Amino acid sequence: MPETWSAVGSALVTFIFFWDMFRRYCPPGLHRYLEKCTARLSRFLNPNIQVSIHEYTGNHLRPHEAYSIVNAYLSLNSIDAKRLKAEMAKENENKLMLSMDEYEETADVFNGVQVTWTAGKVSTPPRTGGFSYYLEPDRRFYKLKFHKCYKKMMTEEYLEHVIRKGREIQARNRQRKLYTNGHSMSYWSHIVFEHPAKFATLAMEPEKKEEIVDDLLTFTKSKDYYARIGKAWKRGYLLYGPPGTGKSTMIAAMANLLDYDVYDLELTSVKDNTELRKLLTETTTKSIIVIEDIDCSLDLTGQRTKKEEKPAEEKPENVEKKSSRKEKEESGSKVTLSGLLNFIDGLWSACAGERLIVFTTNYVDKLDPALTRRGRMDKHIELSYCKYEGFKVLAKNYLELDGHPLFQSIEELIQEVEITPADVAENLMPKSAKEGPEQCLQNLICILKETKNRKCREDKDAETNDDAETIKDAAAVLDTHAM
Ligand SMILES: Nc1ncnc2c1ncn2[C@@H]1O[C@H](COP(=O)(O)OP(=O)(O)OP(=O)(O)O)[C@@H](O)[C@H]1O
Ligand SMILES: [Mg+2]
Repeated sequence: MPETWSAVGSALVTFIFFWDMFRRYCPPGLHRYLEKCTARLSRFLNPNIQVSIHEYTGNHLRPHEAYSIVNAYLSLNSIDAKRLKAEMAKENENKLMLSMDEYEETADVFNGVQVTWTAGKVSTPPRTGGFSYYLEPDRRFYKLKFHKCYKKMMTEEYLEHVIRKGREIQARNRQRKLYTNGHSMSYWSHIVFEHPAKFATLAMEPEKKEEIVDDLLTFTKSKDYYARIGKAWKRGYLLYGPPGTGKSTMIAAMANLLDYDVYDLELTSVKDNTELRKLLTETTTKSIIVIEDIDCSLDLTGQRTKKEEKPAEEKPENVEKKSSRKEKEESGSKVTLSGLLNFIDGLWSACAGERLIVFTTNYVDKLDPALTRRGRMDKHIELSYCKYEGFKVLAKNYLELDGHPLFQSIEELIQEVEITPADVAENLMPKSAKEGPEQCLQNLICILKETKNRKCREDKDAETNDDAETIKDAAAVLDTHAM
């Protein structure tokens, strides 16, 4: 045995010696030719094909989307890898995502064919020439290896399967975001969207609620339908009604139902149509673009507002909204109605489908018909004062009550008064630990009675004023005749 080892050792030393001699003194042409032959031979002998997916692409080290998708796919499929690493998921800052550590290998099976995934890393050499604070990241990659006879299946079907599954995992991990364009900002900033609103807790007639939920779910499943009829995959909703009737709450419920991001577009902060176009083209698919209080954000009525007399509604809650239009005028926003309409209907809307556009307003009559016509705002939803059905939902939400002897009085009173769900909700909320459900219902009854009495008084005053006006007019007529 020792003789065999020494023979192998001396053969190896002789080979290395001659190889070194050959490399040094062989003419370069012959050297290249031999290298090519060796590569060809190894390709011929190696039955596998390799596909590399790098973390960054190009000279500017742009993150490569395919890498993060494969990373997500392997986070669930690298079960047999022994060394795993945990990183915060890019899509969710509260979630750890496991993936294979560098130089680890795992197998996957697709249609009965086994493939191998290897994780690797190319360390970036330190920069030469000059000092730099900037450290380039290591370039990680995944290598997929499979037998060459499955090339077609792997490059077409398997990679498609990896992308689809990886995207699904990313979508499951992802936290929804609320994007806003703040004051004079020509870009979106975002926070995690965690609004608890649900359709189940929204106070409105059950049939109406069901109709809206059906409409939304049908929309999300209609990709092929929209493609067939040649229409961009988007839908416009106009939510209108008095303040505190649940327009903003419904938008949050829509986002939660469909798992969409929300882009809250503050038109008064948008400088001009060019900036509006930029912001809108940056929105992503599966999102709701919201413009709240559209009547206050844009001079929708053009000349008409100037001719109109002072608007009848001068409620305090509207003063704030009006001031935002004033702000817009002061800040010099030049977004026009036609600009907005062009973007709703324009080519950008077809770029990334599955988008809802939601406008809200307190005064639907003030809106230009061009904005609200079907096709732009496909569904008009009125959110109105709280009725008995709505009250029952709120009583369940706030007091966990399905029924109570006081419900009957509330049912009678609520038919006669105009009270918003926001006001009902506020009165149903216990104000101290001592306040039980009965006390809260009593509070609501008090408010309903007060509102009813106030309304009676106002109606009476209005009647008296009308009578006084009539008497005045009659007196004026008599005076004229007497003269
Ligand atoms: N229909 C509703 N169902 C459940 N809660 C509601 C409803 N409407 C209002 N609320 C409650 O009242 C609060 C205010 O409602 P919301 O902000 O959605 O009203 P809004 O219609 O958007 O008002 P505004 O026109 O002033 O923007 C919400 O936080 C919610 O708790
Ligand atoms: Mg609102």
